[in-house]
Amino acid sequence: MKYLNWVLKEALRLNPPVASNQREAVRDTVLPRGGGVDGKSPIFVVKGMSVRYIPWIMHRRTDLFGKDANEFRPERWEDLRVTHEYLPFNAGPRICIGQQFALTQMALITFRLLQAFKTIERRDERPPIQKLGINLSMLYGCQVSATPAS
Ligand code: HEM
Repeated sequence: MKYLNWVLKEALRLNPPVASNQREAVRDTVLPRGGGVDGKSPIFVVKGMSVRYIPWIMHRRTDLFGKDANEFRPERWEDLRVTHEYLPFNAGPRICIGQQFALTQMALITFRLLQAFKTIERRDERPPIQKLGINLSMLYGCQVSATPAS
């Protein structure tokens, strides 16, 4: 169960279904970092301005997730502690209210697939290209063949 949870977290890190998001400032405010040549200075955000952030990119930052940030490595979650650098369900007052339900469903479905099939293999010669918009999808879908366990 521990490893399955790591797999789900890692899948949501590299494939965040809400890949891009944005917020509009309801008052003048200052973001503590992100400005200046080195990105370490504060940024002034005037009331009404939209700020877009892209979890797909944030989740692949080597300074936050290590040199192997682009690799699928569930074991990284053994000692990885994250806050706002990991946002598959967003954060703050409008955080996804279905987060725990979604994670439970994902765990159950993965578990049942592993029970029901002895192999699940990719069946597409084309490269697995991600289509990045507000939501993330696979450009050519996800074609697999599955062999029943018995
Ligand atoms: C892997 C599955 C899911 C992901 C990645 C996900 C992601 C998100 C994200 C990123 C937001 C914030 C949107 C924003 O404010 O910009 C959100 C909001 C929300 N999600 Fe999910 N979600 C998932 C599953 C679910 C499920 C299963 C439910 C309901 C059963 C659900 C219900 C909601 C609701 C009602 C909100 C709006 C919350 C609010 O604005 O106060 N989500 N979700």
